[in-house]
Amino acid sequence: MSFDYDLFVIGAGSGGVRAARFAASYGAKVAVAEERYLGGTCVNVGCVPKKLFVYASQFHEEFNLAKGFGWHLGDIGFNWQTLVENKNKEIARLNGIYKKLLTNSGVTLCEGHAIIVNAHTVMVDGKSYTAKNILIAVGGWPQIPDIKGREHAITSNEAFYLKELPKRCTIVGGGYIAVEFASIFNGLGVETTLVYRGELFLRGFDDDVRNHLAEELTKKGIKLKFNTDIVQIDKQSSGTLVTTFNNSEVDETDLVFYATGRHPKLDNLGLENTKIVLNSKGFIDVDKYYETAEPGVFAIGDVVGQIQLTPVALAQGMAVARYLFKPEDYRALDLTQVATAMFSLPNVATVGLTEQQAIEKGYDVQIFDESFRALKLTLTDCTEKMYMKLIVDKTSDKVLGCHMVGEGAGELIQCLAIALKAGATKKVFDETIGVHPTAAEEFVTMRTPRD
Ligand SMILES: Cc1cc2nc3c(=O)[nH]c(=O)nc-3n(C[C@H](O)[C@H](O)[C@H](O)COP(=O)(O)OP(=O)(O)OC[C@H]3O[C@@H](n4cnc5c(N)ncnc54)[C@H](O)[C@@H]3O)c2cc1C
Ligand SMILES: NC(=O)c1ccc[n+]([C@@H]2O[C@H](COP(=O)([O-])OP(=O)(O)OC[C@H]3O[C@@H](n4cnc5c(N)ncnc54)[C@H](O)[C@@H]3O)[C@@H](O)[C@H]2O)c1
Repeated sequence: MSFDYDLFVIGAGSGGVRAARFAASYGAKVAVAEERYLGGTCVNVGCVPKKLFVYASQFHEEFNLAKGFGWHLGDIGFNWQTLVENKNKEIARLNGIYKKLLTNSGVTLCEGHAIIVNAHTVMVDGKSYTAKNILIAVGGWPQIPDIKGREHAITSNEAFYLKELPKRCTIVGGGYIAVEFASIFNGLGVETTLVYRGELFLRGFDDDVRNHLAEELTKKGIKLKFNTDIVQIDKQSSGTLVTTFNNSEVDETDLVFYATGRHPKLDNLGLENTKIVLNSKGFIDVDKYYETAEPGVFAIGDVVGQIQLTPVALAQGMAVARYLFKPEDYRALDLTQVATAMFSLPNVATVGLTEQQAIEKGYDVQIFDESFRALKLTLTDCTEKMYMKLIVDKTSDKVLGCHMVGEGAGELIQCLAIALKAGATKKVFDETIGVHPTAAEEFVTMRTPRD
């Protein structure tokens, strides 16, 4: 049977573009459908604009620190509209680059919403295309819980395009987006409250890291309200928002921002025309080759809900392209020891197991940790402390996990991830000569385990 394409990819985000380009480079005939924006979440309303906003929010603190080093600053001011306009220009430039990347690799771009008609047919805006294989890379979409007044709240999608910076902001959630945006808004001078329904935010991160970050964010003026949830939002005639909490407390704010997770974007995708099954969390179920229950239909990225990070979607995209079109180069993906960073101020970065996970897995753990004031702060009145922690298996001496809270943690963790992937022991860390004076050298100079 002949088909229009060897591979039809739905979604030109991180995973979809990578899979399409790799497949085309292996000689496959490839098409990609995209309904909204080239580059997907990461480029348009995720990693990239978020990091630009993080940079913007850091300057305020840097200006204050500069005084200790003899700098006198004149009037400082911040213009939100300039930041958003410049960010939009950069995103438009990246959209253009993504288009070129696809077309230069020989991939056909179909702009519009794709619906799967059957295991070998996709319809985009009324036009049908046949394909030997289909790859679903449609990503996710933010969700707001079903509370009264939810229509007055925004999500990260809208946060990148706010017309004005609010004076006060209440962020709901205890994950990456909530914590990153709390830092962004706080850094830009917004009175920021973070509301989280659990005991302590960042579930799944190391407990010492969670506690350390909570202390540092509080020192920076972010109001943390744990064990709290909003039950109702009322908009006042003045435009302000009144939030009622589950403990009956009431607060007033200018913006309510929900960062309560993302669900897979499956609406009107035509999954009912296939044998595809969803797992208990609503993500597409795939086997180890990312093939769904419908033979020839694959799924990668946020829509399979394994680890919702861009580099993971990229790696999955490459794995599928190799599996289908260059099997001799195929190697199974190893999603253990994936490093991750949260670009809060200060950053949190982590690779490997937390102390709690290592204990649960039955390791006899040794903990090395240190909390200290960075050299950069010694001429200033900033009391921020860095935190570094190593989890070591006493029996094999292998380093099981590295965790850090502090400036540059997001940059530093990548190299520690290589060490862990290579199976480094604590002895290897100890025998590595430090780089002085840096904060990073602490990772190779922690000698005495915690009691
Ligand atoms: C605010 C925020 C910050 C983030 N920061 C980071 C970070 O710092 N580091 C990191 O690693 N990850 C970060 N992430 C996560 C990262 O963006 C995602 O993991 C990644 O984009 C997932 O890639 P994907 O290919 O699965 O989907 P996406 O990038 O979401 O791409 C899916 C594409 O499919 C299109 N689409 C959907 N349905 C259809 C259809 N039926 N027809 C046609 N097209 C369709 C969408 O329009 C979209 O362009 C962040 C996410 C958010 C929301
Ligand atoms: N720096 C990064 O790498 C980065 C940054 C942003 C996002 N991301 C990715 O995007 C994903 C989505 O981010 P996110 O922060 O939206 O999700 P998340 O899953 O990290 O956090 C969601 C938070 O919302 C809470 N929550 C869920 N339902 C709720 C409800 N009904 N009421 C109150 N709270 C509720 C959860 O307890 C959790 O704390 C992340 O899991 C991450 O993989 C990564």
